[in-house]
Amino acid sequence: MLPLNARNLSSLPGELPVPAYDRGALRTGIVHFGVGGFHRAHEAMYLDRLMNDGKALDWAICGVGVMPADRRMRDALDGQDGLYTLVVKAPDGTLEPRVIGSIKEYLFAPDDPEAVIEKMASADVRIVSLTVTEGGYNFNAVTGEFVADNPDVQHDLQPGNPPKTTFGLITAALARRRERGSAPFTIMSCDNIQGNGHAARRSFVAYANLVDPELGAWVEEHVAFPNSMVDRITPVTTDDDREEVRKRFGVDDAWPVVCEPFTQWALEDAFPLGRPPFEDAGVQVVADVEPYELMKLRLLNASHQALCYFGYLSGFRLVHDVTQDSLFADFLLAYMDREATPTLEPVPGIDLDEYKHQLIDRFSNAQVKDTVARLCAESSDRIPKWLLPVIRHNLETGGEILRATAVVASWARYAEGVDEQGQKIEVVDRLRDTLVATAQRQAEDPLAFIANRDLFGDLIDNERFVSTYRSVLASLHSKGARATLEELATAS
Ligand SMILES: NC(=O)c1ccc[n+]([C@@H]2O[C@H](COP(=O)([O-])OP(=O)(O)OC[C@H]3O[C@@H](n4cnc5c(N)ncnc54)[C@H](O)[C@@H]3O)[C@@H](O)[C@H]2O)c1
Ligand SMILES: O=P(O)(O)OC[C@@H](O)[C@@H](O)[C@H](O)[C@H](O)CO
Repeated sequence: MLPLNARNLSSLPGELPVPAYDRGALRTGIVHFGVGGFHRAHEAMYLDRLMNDGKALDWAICGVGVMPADRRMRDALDGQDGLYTLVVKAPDGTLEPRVIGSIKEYLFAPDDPEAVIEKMASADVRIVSLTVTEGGYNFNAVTGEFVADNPDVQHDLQPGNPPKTTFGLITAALARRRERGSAPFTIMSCDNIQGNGHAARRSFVAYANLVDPELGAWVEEHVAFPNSMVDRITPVTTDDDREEVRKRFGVDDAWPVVCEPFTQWALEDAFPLGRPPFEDAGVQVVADVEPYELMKLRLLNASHQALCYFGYLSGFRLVHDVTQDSLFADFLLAYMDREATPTLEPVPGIDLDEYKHQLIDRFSNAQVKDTVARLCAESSDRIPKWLLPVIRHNLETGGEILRATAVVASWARYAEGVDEQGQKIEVVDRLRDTLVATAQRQAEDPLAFIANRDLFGDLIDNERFVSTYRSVLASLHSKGARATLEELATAS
């Protein structure tokens, strides 16, 4: 068994392609925060593609982790000289593996924040990219306002404290570049947030204003925040994935990544200091990303939420098992056709009908083994951003809201923390305690869960929404998830 590292690259089996470029000659041009599964299946993969064509050799990645749990990623990547195996899994069982080499270095911020700041202040770095999850932007889901009283933000704002948040670290580097008279890097969000560039701009400008209003004005005026739509289903790596890489390729990889064959990236071209020639690797560089974003968030991501709570409560644990059941696939298609699609603009070059059926096929890929639990996690960061805008739009236009509202009710039922067999549900959410406590009160007060205005805004004041919500929640309690879906299937 060969440990994966730079020394062993030339000894790996031929069926496992390795970087064809000289990694020693790469220069770091991108600092990336949030090196998880997705970044390694997506941006790092696109750069590796370019590098294999002899391009983007001065755009290697320096990964950064800010969360305590990222120590594991630092150890894994350091032990492997930044290399890892990406295994693309087609529904027919075909595997396409590749060792990715575009991550040149990794810094664990809690150990040495100064090294992270200085790396970003260096002239070679022209892009700082982010996959720090929806919650990582620290704004109120309803008002969009930056949450200044977040204790970590407050820590970073105290003069003299070494920064520990993405905001503190990146803003310190921007301030340093400004002092040195060098132009700022571009901040490229790759998270699933509508207008992710706009959202990043709002949060970073708000934070910089709290540090120093002049710095805030400079960030607002000079830093570019391109919007993007990113897509590739990437589940959490399991021990079985590690074992498969060992068995199939004879390689010991501490943290491989598994993903589906589909990949898409629509990116706004706003990079004052330049960018890699992403279009040569299949990225769609477009003038307006919004139609792509709305399509993806309201069809794909909101459908993920539409299947996960109903799916979990019906006893499923793997995503493909849910969507291979026609009751669920039909529910998703009905939500997409009748509620989400009417809120979308036409998307250049995309046939929406084909896109929606392709989504069901992608969800049904049994090789990827995406888990329902991954989709149920951190719902309070997802439902308000992906699903509630569909409900609000349809309430305003007189459109249908039954299925999207049923998804909210299914979340409320799931958040009670006990399933239909009386077994405990492990609710994973930064607002877990509040969510579970309010959900557990809904037997006496059916509106308790949606009374949280930080998540649901004024939806509780809307009669049509409330009466629909009440009746689906009552059905979930009296008949269960599957029977409720069966009833929804016959709704006209
Ligand atoms: N997994 C997918 O299928 C997928 C597809 C498209 C987009 N994305 C986007 O990528 C994000 C990450 O997904 P992933 O699958 O890589 O998850 P992951 O759990 O593997 O990695 C998440 C990374 O973000 C970091 N992070 C979390 N909260 C943070 C915070 N507050 N500040 C700074 N860093 C923080 C974590 O420490 C970790 O390094 C998603 O939330 C989504 O926005 C994921
Ligand atoms: O990763 P999140 O938290 O943005 O959302 C969960 C999933 O919906 C998401 O990861 C999808 O798999 C992904 O967006 C597909 O491109």
